[in-house]
Amino acid sequence: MSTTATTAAGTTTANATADTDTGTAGTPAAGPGTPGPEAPTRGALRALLPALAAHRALTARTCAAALLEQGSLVALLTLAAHTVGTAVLDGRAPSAGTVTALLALVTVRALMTWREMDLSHDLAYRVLAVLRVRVFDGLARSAPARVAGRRSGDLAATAMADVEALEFFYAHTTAQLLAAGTVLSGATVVLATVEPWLVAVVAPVAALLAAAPFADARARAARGGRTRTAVAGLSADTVETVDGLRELLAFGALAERRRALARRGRQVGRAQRSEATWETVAAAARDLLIVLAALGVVATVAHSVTSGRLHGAWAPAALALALSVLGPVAESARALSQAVALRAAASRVRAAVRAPALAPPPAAPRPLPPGPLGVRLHEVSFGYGGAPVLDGLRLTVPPGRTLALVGASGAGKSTCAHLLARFWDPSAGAVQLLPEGGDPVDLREVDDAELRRAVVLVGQDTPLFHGTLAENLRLAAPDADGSELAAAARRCGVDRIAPLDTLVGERGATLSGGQRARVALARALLVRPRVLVLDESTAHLDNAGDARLATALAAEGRTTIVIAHRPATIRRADRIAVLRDGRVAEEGTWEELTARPDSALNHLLATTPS
Ligand SMILES: Nc1ncnc2c1ncn2[C@@H]1O[C@H](COP(=O)(O)OP(=O)(O)OP(=O)(O)O)[C@@H](O)[C@H]1O
Repeated sequence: MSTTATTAAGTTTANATADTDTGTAGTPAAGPGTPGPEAPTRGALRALLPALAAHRALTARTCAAALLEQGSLVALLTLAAHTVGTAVLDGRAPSAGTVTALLALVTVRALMTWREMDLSHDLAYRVLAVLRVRVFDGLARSAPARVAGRRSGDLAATAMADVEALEFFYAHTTAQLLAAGTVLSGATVVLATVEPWLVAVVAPVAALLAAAPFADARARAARGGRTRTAVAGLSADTVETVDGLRELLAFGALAERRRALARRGRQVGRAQRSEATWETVAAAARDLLIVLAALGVVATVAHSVTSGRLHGAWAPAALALALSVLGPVAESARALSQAVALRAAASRVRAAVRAPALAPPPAAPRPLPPGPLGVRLHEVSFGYGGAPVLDGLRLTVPPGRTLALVGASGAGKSTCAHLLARFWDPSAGAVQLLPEGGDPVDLREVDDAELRRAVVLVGQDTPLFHGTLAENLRLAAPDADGSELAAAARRCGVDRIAPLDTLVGERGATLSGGQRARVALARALLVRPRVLVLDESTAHLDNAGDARLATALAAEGRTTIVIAHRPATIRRADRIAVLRDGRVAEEGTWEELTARPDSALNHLLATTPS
C-alpha cells in the first residue's frame, strides 16, 4: 500500500518538525512529472488577464465606471476652481449652466464611486469563482501525483488563499490603471494647451510613480513569494495537525506540535512584516514625490501668472487640474506596487491551472467491446523519480479470474493498482485490458469515463465524504435507484451498519474501519465494474467478515485483482503472483506455490502474521 491516512498522520509529526526546523514547507517526493510548488513568477500577472476575456461586457462597464469616477472628480475640481477664480478676479457670479454642471459632476462622481466598486467587485468575484474551479481541475488532472508530491494544506492554500489574494488584482488594479492612464492623457492634453510647463512637471512625476513598482519588482515579488510560501506552510501544518490530532494526542506530541505551529505563525508574521515595512517606505517615497510635484505645480502656476503667460482667473483651474490628476496616478502607483507583490500568488495559481495531465486523454478513444475483460501488464516499468519500482513487469489475468498480488511491503503492489486505475501511465510497456477473443486495448486509448466504469479500484482507507450512507454510495452511480442501492448495501453488509439515510461525518468519522470498507466496496459494486482491484480493501475486517465479503463480491465474468497480506484472502484467489524486485518472481495456484518449500510465497507467508 502507498501512504494511508493513518500512517500518514503517524509519520507527519517527524516531517513537520523537520520542516519547521529548516523553515521550509515540506514537499515529499513527487510523482512522475509533478510540477513543483514554486513556479517562476515572470509573466504571472499578465497571465491573469485572459481570464477577463470571458467577462468582456462587465470588464468594459467596470472600466467605463472607473473612468467616469476618476474623470468626474478631476473635472469637478477643475471647474470648481475655475468658477472660484473667475468669481474672485472678474467678480462674475457662476452661471446657471456652471452650477448645473457642478451639480451634475457631483452626482456623477457619487454614483460612479458606488458603481465602480460594485462592478469591479462583481467582476473580481466572477473571475475568482472560475479560477477556483480551474485550480480544482488542475489538481484533479494531476492527481494523485501532485497530491502525493504536495501537502494537502499547501494545495488548499493555492485553491483558497492564493486565489483570494488575486481579488485585489481584478477588483482594484486593471480597470483603475486603465482609467488613470486615460484621465492622465486627457489632462496632459489640456495642460499642454493651458501651460506646457505644467506638463513638464506632472508628466515626469507620473512616469516616476508608475515605474517605481517595477524598479524593485524582483525583490517585491520575492518578498510576496516568501509570504505565500510561509502561509502555504502554515496551512499545510494546520491541515496535517487537524488530520493527525488523534495520533498527536496518543503520543503526547500536542505541545511540540503547538510550538511548531507557533513557529510557523511567526514565520508568516515576519514575512508579512517585511512586506509591510517595504510597502510603507515605498508609500512614504510616493507621498514625498507628490508633495514635491504639488510644490512644482504651485511654483509653475505662480510663475506663469506673474510672467503673464496665464490669466489669473485660469490659475486656480490649472492648479486644480494638475494637482487633481496626481491623485489617481498616486493611487495607481500604490495599486501597481501591491499587484507586483501578488506575482507569487499568481504564479502558484498559474502552475495549478496549467498542471499537465499525468494521464492525458486519448486523441481518438477506442471503445471497449462488451463482455468480460482481463488485464495485462506488458513489460511495465515505472518509478516515482528515483529507483524504478516496477521493472519490465509481466502479468496477465484472463477475463473472469481472480488473481492475488502479493509481495513484501514496498514491493510495488499498490503501484500496480494505481497503474490499473490509470492514475498515471507507465514509463515503458503497456497496461492493457483483454477483451475475450479480442485485441488488447491499452488503457491510454480508453476514454476516461468508460475506463472508470470498466475498472474500479478500492483502497484500504477509502475516505467517505460528509453526507449520508446513501449519498456516499451514490458517488459511484448517481443514477442508481433505491433498490440497486439497497441490493449493493445488503451484499456488503452496509444495511447492518445503520439506515442508509444516516450521516457518516467527515471522512466517515462515525464509522469503524471495517464499516468504512463495507461502504467503499458497496460503492464499487454499484458501478458493476468488469475489473475490480482491491488494494487491501478488507484488511480492517475480521476473517469471517472477509470471507463473507469475498463470497458477496464473487461475480460471474468479473476479473478481480486482490492485493492482500492475509493468507486466507490470498488462498481464495484462482492464481497468485508474487512481486519482487519490480517483477513477478513467481506465479501459480496456492497449492502449487505452497507445495514448494523454497517458494517466494512460502517465504512471504513465513514472515506474515496470520
Ligand atoms: N507517490 C509516491 N512517491 C514516491 N514514492 C512512492 C510513492 N508511492 C509509492 N512510492 C514508493 O514506491 C514503492 C512501492 O510502493 P507501493 O505502495 O506500491 O508498495 P506496496 O507493495 O503496495 O507496499 P505495502 O504492502 O506496504 O502497501 C515504495 O518504495 C514506496 O516508497
